[in-house]
Amino acid sequence: MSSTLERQALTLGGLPVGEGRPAIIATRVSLRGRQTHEATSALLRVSPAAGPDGRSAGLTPGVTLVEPATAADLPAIAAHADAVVVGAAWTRDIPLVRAAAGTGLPVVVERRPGASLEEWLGLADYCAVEGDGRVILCEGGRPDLGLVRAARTASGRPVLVDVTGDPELAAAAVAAGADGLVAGPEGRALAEEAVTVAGGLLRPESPATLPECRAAIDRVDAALAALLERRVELAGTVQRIKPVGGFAGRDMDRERALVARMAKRAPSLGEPGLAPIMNAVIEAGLHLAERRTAPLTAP
Ligand SMILES: O=C(O)C(=O)C[C@]1(C(=O)O)C=C[C@@H](O)C=C1
Repeated sequence: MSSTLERQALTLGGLPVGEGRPAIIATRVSLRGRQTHEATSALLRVSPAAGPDGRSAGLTPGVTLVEPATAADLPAIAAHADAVVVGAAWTRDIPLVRAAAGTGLPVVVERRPGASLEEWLGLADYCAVEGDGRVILCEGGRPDLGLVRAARTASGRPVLVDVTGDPELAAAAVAAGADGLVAGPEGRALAEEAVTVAGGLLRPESPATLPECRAAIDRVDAALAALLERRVELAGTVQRIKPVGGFAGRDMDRERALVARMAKRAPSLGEPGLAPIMNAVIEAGLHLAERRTAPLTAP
């Protein structure tokens, strides 16, 4: 098992993986099940319309991971993909694993269903030795998010979670510490939302530059906005339930108590800092509730 505990970040097609914000991987292409090598070439063909960077026209823009069917696919993958995938279905095909690791690309090592942490990390170490050391782990299928955490801690290698089969798991994967999500084109919007909102809420960041700081603030604000939206809806429901709702039924003891509770989670602001913020939030909710219940006036 790996004993490398230092965090190892790397880049996939220019996208940093393993530091800060979780990366979103657009596409995992599998060449398994294709009938002929010609089909493989067609998929990975560089068309005359491809950009100056020579990206393959057959692949979705963005970072692309490609799983070979056979060793014959590897030259085309090495030419056009951002990383080669050692697929969960054939992690015990050592000659193919070795050839994939030798392409010179970063290697994405998937966990065989049922494989132990030791087996998974052992295969990753093998790929690192057979390749140039750039190895990323990937948990997919019905992902075991506890194992994702354990793999990150024990190996120091970045860990992706493939949520293509269940994009609703994206937020849970971000919460579990995934360094990236493989989402597929259909799951991309959910993955972006998870990285922004769940990331803003649960993943502390240490940005160093002004743009990085602002991007991190944008994620925190996204989480705040989602919570404010939920809060005004709940406060609106309370106004309908209370015998006297709205500004007329204002309960200052309740407001002071909630500010005091919040101050335990926001000690830097404390009660003096939080009180005016929560007063504004509460009043915005009350105004909205009154607007929503106001009878329509004739034009
Ligand atoms: O808890 C209530 O009684 C509410 O009406 C909700 C709420 C709030 O938004 O949290 C709003 C007004 C009250 O003064 C106290 C709290």
